[in-house]
Amino acid sequence: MNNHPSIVLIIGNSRLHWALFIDKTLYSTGDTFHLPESIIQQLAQNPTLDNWLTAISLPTNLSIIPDYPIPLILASVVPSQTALWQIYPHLHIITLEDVPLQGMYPTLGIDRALAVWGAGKLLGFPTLVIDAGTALTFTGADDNQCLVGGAILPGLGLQLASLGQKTGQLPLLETSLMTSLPPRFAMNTSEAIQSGVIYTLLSGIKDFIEAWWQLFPNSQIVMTGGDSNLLKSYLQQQFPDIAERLIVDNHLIFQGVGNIVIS
Ligand SMILES: Nc1ncnc2c1ncn2[C@@H]1O[C@H](COP(=O)(O)OP(=O)(O)O)[C@@H](O)[C@H]1O
Ligand SMILES: CC(C)(COP(=O)(O)O)[C@@H](O)C(=O)NCCC(=O)O
Ligand SMILES: [K+]
Repeated sequence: MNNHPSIVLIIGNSRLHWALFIDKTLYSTGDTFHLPESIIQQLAQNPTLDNWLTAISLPTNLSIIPDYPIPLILASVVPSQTALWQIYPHLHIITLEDVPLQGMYPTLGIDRALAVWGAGKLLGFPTLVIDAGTALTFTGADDNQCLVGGAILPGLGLQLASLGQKTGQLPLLETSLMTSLPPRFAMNTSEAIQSGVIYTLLSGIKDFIEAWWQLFPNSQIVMTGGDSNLLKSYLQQQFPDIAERLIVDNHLIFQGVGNIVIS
């Protein structure tokens, strides 16, 4: 094969994560919100690269845009969203069976399996992935490329949203407005929420990392997901020794896909 494009779509609970592959090479990436059904129908009826690039605004400077139907490779942790794409004519849905990781349990999220596989292939096993998305997940694999397990908790945005939405007096804070660490003992509501959420999250992340290093002292640790840059910068301020050994890679899951599915 040469110069054959495919679109990869990872459906998360907040956003869609896109990649354009040319053969096995990751060519460009982007994120969008969940798309309206009308756009999905248009793409299904006219699945050319030109249409794809317009619909999801992926950057390219390809000299030749092929006009044949483009395969869509999809991995999703949102079944209602997966259902919308079933009408696409050249669809490959990635399942756990496509991931060569050993010892997976049947309900493991495909995003976690792909990310930890991608991390191991890119940086070596053992490896621990911290995915700071809607949920924040830890997913580890050992030297035998076998799942060790992990943990799931509400992510930064979800913690803030739950306080904003499930209380009578607390404002809904946006992560996009956060930059530096808040005062630990805060004297206003916004900073008090930030302090509570951020310092407990950072301590929790540190504790999981240290527990992982007790098991696998030389393991790489990779952080990915929408809040990874923000959390890395907070960790640099709060726990610089830990942050120094932490790699941020926002394309981890695509590394996993490129490695196993695209032939
Ligand atoms: N441009 C953006 N739009 C929306 N969320 C963003 C953006 N940039 C960073 N985020 C953060 O990304 C988090 C969601 O992470 P993401 O990896 O997109 O989730 P998922 O994979 O679960 O859909 C949110 O908590 C939010 O704080
Ligand atoms: C934990 C998750 C909700 C994370 O999803 P995300 O935050 O990336 O949208 C997803 O990986 C999932 O639904 N997992 C299934 C349960 C499990 O992994 O054990
Ligand atoms: K994710």
